[in-house]
Amino acid sequence: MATTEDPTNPQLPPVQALQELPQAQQQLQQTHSSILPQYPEMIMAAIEALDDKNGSNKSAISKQIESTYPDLPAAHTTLLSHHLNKMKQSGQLLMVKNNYMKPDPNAPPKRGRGRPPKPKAPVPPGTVIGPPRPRGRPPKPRDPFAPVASPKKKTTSGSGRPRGRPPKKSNTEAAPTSAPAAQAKGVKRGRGRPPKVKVFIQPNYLQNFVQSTFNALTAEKVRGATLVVSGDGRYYSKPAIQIIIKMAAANGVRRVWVGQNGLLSTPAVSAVIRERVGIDGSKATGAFILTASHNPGGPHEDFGIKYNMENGGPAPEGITDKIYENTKSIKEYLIADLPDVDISAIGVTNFGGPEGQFDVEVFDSASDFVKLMKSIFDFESIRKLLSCPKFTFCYDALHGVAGAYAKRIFVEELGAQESSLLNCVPKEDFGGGHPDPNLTYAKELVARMGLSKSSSQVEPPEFGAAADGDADRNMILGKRFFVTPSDSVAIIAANAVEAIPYFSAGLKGVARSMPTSAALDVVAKHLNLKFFEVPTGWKFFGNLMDAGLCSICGEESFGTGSDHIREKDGIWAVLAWLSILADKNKENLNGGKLVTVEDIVRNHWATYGRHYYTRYDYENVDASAAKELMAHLVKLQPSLGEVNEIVKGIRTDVSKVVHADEFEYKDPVDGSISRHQGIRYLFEDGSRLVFRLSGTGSEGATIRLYIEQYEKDSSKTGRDSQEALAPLVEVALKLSKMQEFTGRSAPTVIT
Ligand SMILES: O=P(O)(O)OC[C@H]1O[C@H](O)[C@H](O)[C@@H](O)[C@@H]1O
Repeated sequence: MATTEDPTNPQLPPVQALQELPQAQQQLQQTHSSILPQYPEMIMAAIEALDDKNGSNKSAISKQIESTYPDLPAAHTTLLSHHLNKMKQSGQLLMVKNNYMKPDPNAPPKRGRGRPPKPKAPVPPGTVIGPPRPRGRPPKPRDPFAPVASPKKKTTSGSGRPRGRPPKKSNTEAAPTSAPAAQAKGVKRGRGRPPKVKVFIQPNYLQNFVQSTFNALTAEKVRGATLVVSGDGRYYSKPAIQIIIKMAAANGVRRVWVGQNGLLSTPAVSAVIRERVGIDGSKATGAFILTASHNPGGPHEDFGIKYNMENGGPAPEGITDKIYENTKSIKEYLIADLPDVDISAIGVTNFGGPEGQFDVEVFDSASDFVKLMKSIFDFESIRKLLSCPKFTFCYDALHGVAGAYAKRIFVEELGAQESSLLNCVPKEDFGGGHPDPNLTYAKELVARMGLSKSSSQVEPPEFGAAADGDADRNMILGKRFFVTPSDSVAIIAANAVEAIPYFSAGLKGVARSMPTSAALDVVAKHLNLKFFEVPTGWKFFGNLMDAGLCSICGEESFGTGSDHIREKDGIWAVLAWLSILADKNKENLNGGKLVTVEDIVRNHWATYGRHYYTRYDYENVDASAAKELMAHLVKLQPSLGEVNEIVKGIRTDVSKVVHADEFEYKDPVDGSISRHQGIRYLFEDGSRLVFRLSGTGSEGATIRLYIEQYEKDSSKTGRDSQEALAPLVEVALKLSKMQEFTGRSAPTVIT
């Protein structure tokens, strides 16, 4: 299957309108420079208005400015401190006992030349003071795209992981500087294939998005906050992390947490936000995740950035809308002139600045996630399964970030052989491959599992799985057997209470995206569980989970997860399957035949019936042709009589269409309504045809056609799915006039 995208990637404004950094940006200006006076002017006016003969302290000046100008930038306090400092240094202001005042014009001239000596400012307890700022012209902002120094290896204790509190690194002063991000015309926000690296590295492109994000957040989510910055390790992540760190410092963030080498999977970021407590008791309020999901990486490939909120899930539409609006009008961003941080070594780097401390903590990328997984699954029973010689296992990380977790979890914690790991060294270009876990791109695994023509004679492993670049997707395989993602989530839900300790008290509810097959619905009905059908996109599950309505959810697009975090979780899905296998095999690990992946799936079909399922993708179709096809299908919908006449004219052996609509979703938690989420034709026997335009296709439009047929008779659940679905496929193609509209006689990809 050839999908493209990362839908959670906000698209950024075109860069041609953005300016280069000026050579020496000396004056810090506020974002709303066109509306507000300059800071020095506002400060002088505030001191005058306060009119205190002993001068006024920073907080009084700040309040005075806030009461005069309601529309101050989010970085107001940083900007104020910076300018007060500068004005003090230049002699424009005097500081006496923490109070700022104008110098007395009648005071006798100072002896000697140059600027007056600095009065000593009291330092708050615990502040780490950096080296004195050098005299003269302030330093030039660094080249934001300068290559990062090659990482120095740090010696660690024998275990490979350093113990105890991470060491402190050097102290350096953090002085915010700013640079203009000239008027930029925004482009369509939202889902879509992320831009190429070459777009991202254009001057100010990344900075525009990052500052627009800071400006879209409420002040308490930025000022004094802890933020996570990391990603799937793709090309350009390292320079991007350095830029974001410096911008975070200038925007008043208190500390930044970075996974070692900048690596954190998307699910691990979610776990870190929700679970990690810093050495000083701090919790993160959000994260910049650098990834383009399952799209290729490298200098000529894709890059992406997304923001997650303090619940660990993707930013909601309200925030992404604001970010988008900001990217259109942003004129300036804040960046501190700090040295690069060595993100290869675990430890804390302290920077003292005008605002106090700013820290960057580099931490082990896997430990928080491993801890969370151990609290969910019974590692001991999985360990027994993996150490049973009859049970063979293979995991393919496709050179994505999952490799960093696979080694720790499957090998170190669960005792799998090192040789069971394929492509588990994260690479900036994913080894030149397409890190998308499906039958098309996970070639090596598919061959090893005996599912391709190039499979060798060697007996395939019992269980195989793969992940995408940022490790939130998964593909589950048995020996010569493919588990559809729709079946996978249904099977996990059906077995969770018995096999996974986290769910032992029962499931709160289950949910799937609309085009995902109804296999999960049948399980929900059987087990009397709350059930939700949401539009495509993981964010729709987040609300349900936050409200305690849903425990397990999944999508046909290789995403499965639970309420342990607010992202889909590729490694979690594998551990869920291993738990089910361990549970089903607990009596026969020492003798007898193993219950296989295929057995589990076939037994499931025998109990609940089978949803034959396939997806046809028509990629890079002319966008207007795709729209016309969709409009044609919508136009047909009101007259079911006419639809059924057409259907019967095509095939007499399919059942009757009983309902046709465009899927619309009312979020039961916040009441928001999402319309036009796909065209559905529902048949009397439970079959479905769904037509959707991909929100993530690369060029032109991608039409996705989902075809599903329910078979309850257990004697008929073993057929080949393409063969079983052939009549419905014919109806779908002719009813939609696929060839007429698109000129295509066959889909690009069949899953
Ligand atoms: O079908 P598309 O619009 O291309 O998107 C399919 C998928 O894209 C991403 O992986 C999202 O995280 C999923 O939630 C979504 O199901």
